[in-house]
Amino acid sequence: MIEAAQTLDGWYVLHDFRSIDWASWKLVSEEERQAAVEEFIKYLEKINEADIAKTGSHAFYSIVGQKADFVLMTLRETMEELQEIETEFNKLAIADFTIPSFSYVSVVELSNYLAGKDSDEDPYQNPHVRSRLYPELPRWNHICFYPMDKRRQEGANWYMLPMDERKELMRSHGLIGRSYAGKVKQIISGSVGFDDHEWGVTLFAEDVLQFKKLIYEMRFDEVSARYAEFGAFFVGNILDNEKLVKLLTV
Ligand code: VOV
Repeated sequence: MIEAAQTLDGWYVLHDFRSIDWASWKLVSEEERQAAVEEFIKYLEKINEADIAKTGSHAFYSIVGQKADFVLMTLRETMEELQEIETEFNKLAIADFTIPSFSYVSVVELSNYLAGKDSDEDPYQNPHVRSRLYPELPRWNHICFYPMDKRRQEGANWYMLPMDERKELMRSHGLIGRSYAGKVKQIISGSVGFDDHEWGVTLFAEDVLQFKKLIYEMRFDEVSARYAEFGAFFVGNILDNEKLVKLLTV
């Protein structure tokens, strides 16, 4: 039997993409708009309390193009907390002027392809592993998100490859990735059984062009060239309170 990769699983992740219903937002009175924005900012400040307490993390970005206007990515210890965050948003006044455009549910995942030799140490106690499973999301200028699968077709079935071959292929993937250290930070979250694709790929960069360079380079690497399939791509710019107010000013 083909050996499955072992995974370490960290915080649960919700990517919640919303579009603004500009036509109805423009009809709202100035005071009502201001109150809705203030309430939205308070909600975001509450979300940030988990970042401060290190019981979760979040990223808030505008999205360029027509697929959405913004994304709130939240990481929490439980799936229940993610749902609370989603429901709480839906109860805000601003939610009446947004349209859900896409969402993605997953869990931060590390596989054992490049893990060192087996040891008795509990990986969940290893500080380096913990920093990757329970990451503090960077406040970098740009985000890029897309879901992906590994192919299961004749002649290119990732799930029929022996473990050793997959390890070798992942080694090359890891080497390309590492050459972007400091330029692109990746969060890979597994979504088998949770959502429509197998992984969510979330990338952060200060220079947006680094996404294109990294993803293009990986297209030529066998793991991606032969075995990867991709869903929709989203790219965006960081939002802080000031930028959010500007975005919602009409
Ligand atoms: C930004 C750089 C970067 C770096 C350093 C990096 C490294 C690594 C390592 C070392 C490992 C394996 C161990 C682990 O950590 O799990 C992975 C794992 C994975 N990756 Fe990766 N990846 C990067 C970046 C990176 C990108 C840009 C993509 C999208 C692919 C593309 O073509 O668009 C990707 C995908 C994945 C996936 C889907 C997995 C899980 C595969 C599985 O079958 O389980 N990844 N990745």
